[in-house]
Amino acid sequence: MVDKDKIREGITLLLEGMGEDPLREGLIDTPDRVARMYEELCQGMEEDPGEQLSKAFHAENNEMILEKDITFYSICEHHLMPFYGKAHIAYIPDGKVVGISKLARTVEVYARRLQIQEKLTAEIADAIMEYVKPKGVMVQLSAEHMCMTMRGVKKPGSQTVTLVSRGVFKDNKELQDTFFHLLAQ
Ligand SMILES: Nc1nc2c(ncn2[C@@H]2O[C@H](COP(=O)(O)OP(=O)(O)OP(=O)(O)O)[C@@H](O)[C@H]2O)c(=O)[nH]1
Ligand SMILES: [Zn+2]
Repeated sequence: MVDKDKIREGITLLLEGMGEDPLREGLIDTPDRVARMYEELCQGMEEDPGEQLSKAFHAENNEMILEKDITFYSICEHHLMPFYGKAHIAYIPDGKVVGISKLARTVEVYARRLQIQEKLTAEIADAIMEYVKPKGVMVQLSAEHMCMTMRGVKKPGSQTVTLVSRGVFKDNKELQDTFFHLLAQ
């Protein structure tokens, strides 16, 4: 649970640390705005992926399903700067499927908190395995990290790509190739 009072205090200190006057007109409401912002950006911590993903329904079709180009925004836990990009999720059902929006909702649950990209990728895949129980799942994330573009090494346009495969995807090159082929279309 986000403690907005603590965030407000922290942001006031941060502004002072930056040599600013937190009481000047433009900044007077900033601690409160930032507290509300972090509450929104960390909303995923309050949410249960099982609530979304347990609404699975029976399906005869056990072929691969791919939901691609799911835009996400997350916050890097090292610098508290955004990283954002696209998530692509494929799974092979085992008698049941979920509404396609639930895949994007699962991305939101795990992106809306302090993260690193590798953990975000694995958490999405593991939640789908746990709640939908498909034969396999594959998740790829491509993202730009503002801590690498706006500061530090300053490499705008660089993309970090992470990939997690579970179940039948794990050691089946043909299935993995189908995933990459569909992504390229
Ligand atoms: N593996 C991984 N690293 C990340 C992610 N987001 C940020 N980082 C990296 O976290 C590292 C933190 O490195 P530190 O040396 O502790 O911090 P720093 O001195 O600010 O590092 P620089 O960014 O190189 O200036 C940096 O290399 C970041 O690029 C992520 O999602 N996954
Ligand atoms: Zn970072």
